[in-house]
Amino acid sequence: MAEKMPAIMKTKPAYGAELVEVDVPKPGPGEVLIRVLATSICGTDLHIYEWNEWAQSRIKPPQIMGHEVAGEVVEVGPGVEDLQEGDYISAETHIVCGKCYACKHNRYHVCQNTKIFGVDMDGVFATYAIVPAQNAWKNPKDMKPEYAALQEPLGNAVDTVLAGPIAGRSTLITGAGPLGLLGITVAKASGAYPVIVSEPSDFRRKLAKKVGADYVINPFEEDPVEVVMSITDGAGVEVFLEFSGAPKALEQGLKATTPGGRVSLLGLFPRDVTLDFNNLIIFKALEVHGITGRHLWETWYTVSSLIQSGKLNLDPIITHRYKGFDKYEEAFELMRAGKTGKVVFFPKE
Ligand SMILES: NC(=O)C1=CN([C@@H]2O[C@H](COP(=O)(O)OP(=O)(O)OC[C@H]3O[C@@H](n4cnc5c(N)ncnc54)[C@H](O)[C@@H]3O)[C@@H](O)[C@H]2O)C=CC1
Ligand SMILES: CC(=O)[C@H](N)C(=O)O
Ligand SMILES: [Zn+2]
Ligand SMILES: [Zn+2]
Repeated sequence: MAEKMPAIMKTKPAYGAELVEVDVPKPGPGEVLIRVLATSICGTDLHIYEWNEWAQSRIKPPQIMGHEVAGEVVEVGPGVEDLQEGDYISAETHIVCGKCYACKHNRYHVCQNTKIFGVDMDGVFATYAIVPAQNAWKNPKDMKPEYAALQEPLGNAVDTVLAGPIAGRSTLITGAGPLGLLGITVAKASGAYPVIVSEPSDFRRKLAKKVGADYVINPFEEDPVEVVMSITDGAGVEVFLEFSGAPKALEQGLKATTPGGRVSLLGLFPRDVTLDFNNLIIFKALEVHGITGRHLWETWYTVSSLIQSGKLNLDPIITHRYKGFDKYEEAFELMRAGKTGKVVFFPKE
């Protein structure tokens, strides 16, 4: 095995990142070293790249970026019993404490001491990466590495879409970024109909259609509430899934949801949001869910089975595939410009 490897590293507290050569790490107790087969860019990586306020408050450079991954175990650290060389794994990116009040109630997805790879420690945008054994998820050998790497964000989408009944339900999805696109395919695979998507970007509306959306709306040109009402004969949608983080989309989605309907919110808003709670939520008796991370490990079972069912339409969502990390700047800039779905790197030896 090589002693040095390329890695996309946040080297400085400033915009961007650098492609550097670093030592291949050694797995410590309870850890494994993986050879990275595929790794994809998350919106959080973009925030770290851009060095926004959140990143400035949380990230401590120098640090290898990235957290969505599939890889093969090449070395096992002391005390690891359940994994061996050759295992094909993905990784839950939330390292939970197992000891806090939430963990003791099996609510690991809201562990109050969560640490995240590529955020609070070195990540996976490299040829090799360390994964804590407790975070490893074994994949079936025949799962494509790019699909295996997507399981982490798919888990966010699955928890959003499947937070309540979906089969046969009219559904509005706001935001067709990478996560919204994953949400569309999960909703379609789960029998939602019609799936109506509101997204201002032409490129992403086209992708939404390719992935399976039944109707697409440009919210900057037409009123999504009026369009939803006309599609649903004035009833509004049963299910509203918010994937944009846009305050306006939240308000429109709540207006377009039928009284007694279900609302699941994944998008993160850039600021406090002001809403008419009385008329938009309380008097409509809406069921509202906040969604974060993935349920451990129930969500991973669901995601893995959905991929294996062959019912997810993931290929149109993976718009950019790069061999190696050389073109990482192009990848990040395209993603920043909203000209991508999911971007996947396949590291070279
Ligand atoms: N709760 C959680 O655990 C997690 C939340 N997130 C959040 O989920 C959201 C989606 O993630 P990505 O797809 O990566 O983000 P993204 O920023 O690529 O996608 C958001 C999409 O919303 C669209 N949009 C903007 N204004 C809109 C409007 N008024 N109506 C409808 N669509 C609108 C944008 O054009 C864009 O395509 C982000 O807010 C992200 O921070 C991401 C990961 C985990
Ligand atoms: C922080 C992240 O980006 C991560 N995908 C998550 O699910 O929390
Ligand atoms: Zn992420
Ligand atoms: Zn905990």
